[in-house]
Amino acid sequence: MEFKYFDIPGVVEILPRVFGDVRGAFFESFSTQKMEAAGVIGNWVQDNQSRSDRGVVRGLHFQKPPYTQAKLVRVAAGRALDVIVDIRRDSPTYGRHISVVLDSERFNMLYVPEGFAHGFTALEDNTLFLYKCTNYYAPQAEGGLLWNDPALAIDWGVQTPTISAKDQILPTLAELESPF
Ligand SMILES: Cc1cn([C@H]2C[C@H](O)[C@@H](COP(=O)(O)OP(=O)(O)O[C@H]3O[C@H](C)C(=O)[C@H](O)[C@H]3O)O2)c(=O)[nH]c1=O
Repeated sequence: MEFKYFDIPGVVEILPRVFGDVRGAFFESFSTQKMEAAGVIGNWVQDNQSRSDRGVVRGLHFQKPPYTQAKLVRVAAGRALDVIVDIRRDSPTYGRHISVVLDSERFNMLYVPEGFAHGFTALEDNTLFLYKCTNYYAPQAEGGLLWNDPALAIDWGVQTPTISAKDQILPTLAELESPF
């Protein structure tokens, strides 16, 4: 298992060791011991899975305190462009984003700390997106950021995505009153 770090502290990409053979492939998708050794620490209480076809954008979402979630995200099938935005008000990288392609060949994962908005583009049909969360779903605490806010300068890899009505009216970074 390899770990890559970014110029935004706390964000970690995990590259598991994938064992391929004539039958297919095997990898350990989660190990508390190995993850905590790399700084991927959380009380994981809920697993989610979504399926999206190519061109779907979901996000940018977060949950407000006291229901803040850190996430550990990966794809089990397909490929996704995962995007996270630092919305911690006192962070020197406030408003900066990191984007990482998650695929079902390397089975790479991304650890999204608390204080980030999260979203992704499905780059292939039948992209199965799996993620662990450190807090339960709390719809009353849902928050979001407009995916195509020019101030974020995010290249989602798609111009006219399939996106929920709810996500199309999320606030811009300038309008956001970040709770972090
Ligand atoms: C997130 C969630 C949703 N739901 C229900 C609520 C809706 O009836 C339905 C679809 O929810 P939503 O449209 O919010 O799903 P996504 O747009 O994929 O939301 C997720 O997308 C981005 C990428 C994220 O990082 C978040 O984890 C999450 O917000 O599932 C639940 O029952 N439990 C949950 O934890």
